[in-house]
Amino acid sequence: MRDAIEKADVLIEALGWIRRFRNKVTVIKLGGSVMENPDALRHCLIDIVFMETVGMRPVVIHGGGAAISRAMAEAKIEPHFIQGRRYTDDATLKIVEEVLAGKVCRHITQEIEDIGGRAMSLNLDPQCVLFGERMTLPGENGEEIDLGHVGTVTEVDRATIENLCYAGQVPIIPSMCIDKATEQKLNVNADTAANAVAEALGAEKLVFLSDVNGVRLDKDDPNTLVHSLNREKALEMIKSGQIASGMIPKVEACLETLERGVSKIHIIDGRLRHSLLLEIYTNTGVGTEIVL
Ligand SMILES: Nc1ncnc2c1ncn2[C@@H]1O[C@H](COP(=O)(O)OP(=O)(O)O)[C@@H](O)[C@H]1O
Ligand SMILES: CC(=O)N[C@@H](CCC(=O)OP(=O)(O)O)C(=O)O
Repeated sequence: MRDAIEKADVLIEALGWIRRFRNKVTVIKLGGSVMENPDALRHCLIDIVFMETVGMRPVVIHGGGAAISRAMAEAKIEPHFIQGRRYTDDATLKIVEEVLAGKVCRHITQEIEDIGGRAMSLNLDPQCVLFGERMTLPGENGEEIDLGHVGTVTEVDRATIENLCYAGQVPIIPSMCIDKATEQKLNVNADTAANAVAEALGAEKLVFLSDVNGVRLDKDDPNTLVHSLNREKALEMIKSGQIASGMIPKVEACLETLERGVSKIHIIDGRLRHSLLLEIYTNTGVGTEIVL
C-alpha cells in the first residue's frame, strides 16, 4: 500500500509542471547518436508519448548523422565535414534522403505508434514543412566555402505542424528542406533545423537529446558538466576549443534562438532513462541550460 501511495505522490508532484506546459509546444531534437541505441530511443519516445498524453504538444526534429555516415561507407563514399556540416554532393544527397526522410523518420513514427501514441512523418514527400535556401560558410580569408546541397531553413509551415499537435499527433520532422526557388531538396544540420522550428512555433521549450550529459568543460569528462551556460562563456569555450565538433553548431544555434524569443533551451543526455521527463517535471532539471 505504501508503494502505491508514494506513486500517487509522484503523480501529484508533477501536477504543477503538467499544468504549466499544458497546450504549450516543446520542440525535441533527437540526435543521431541517441538513435544508435535502440533502448535509449525507445525510452525517449515513451517520454514523448507521455507528454502528448498529458496535454503537452511535443514536436520532434531528428538527425541521423551516424546512420548517414554508415550508409555512405557502404556506398564507398568518404564523408567530409566542414565546420560540423556534411559536404553534400548528388550521391550524398540521395543517401541523406533515403536515410533521414526514409528510414529514420518512418522508424520513429512506427515506434511511437507501437508504444500506443500517434505520430505523423513530415518527410518531404508528400508533406514538407521546412523550406529554405542553399548556404555557404565563411572561409578564413573572407571567401565563401561551398557545401554542395546544404541548406538553411528560412520558412516553416507552422499551420501544418500545429494542426497535427491539436489533433493529438506528434509531428516527426527530418532535417531536410526544400528550396522554394529551385524545388531542390537540401540537407540541413538537425540542430539548426530544430532551432528554426522552435523559433517559428514560439515554443515554450527546446530540448536537445544528445549522447553526452550536456556541455562539459572537458568534453571527455562527464564530471565537468556546466549546468548553466551563458553567451560569454559559450563563445569563450568555442574559441578555446573546449566546445568542439557537433557541439559548435548546436550551441551557436541555441544562442541565436534565445535572442529570437524561445525562453528555455536545454541539452540533455538522451541515454539517461527518462531524462526528458526529469528535465520537464523536476525543479532542478538535468543537463545544460543555455542562457543569454
Ligand atoms: N564541450 C563539450 N561538451 C560535450 N560534448 C562535446 C563538447 N565538445 C564537443 N562535444 C561533442 O559533441 C557531441 C554531441 O554533438 P553531435 O555530435 O552533434 O551529436 P548529436 O547531434 O547526436 O547530439 C558529443 O558526442 C561530444 O563528442
Ligand atoms: C548539413 C549536415 O551536416 N546535415 C546533417 C544532417 C543530420 C544531422 O544533423 O544529424 P545529427 O543530429 O545526428 O548530427 C548530416 O548530414 O549529418
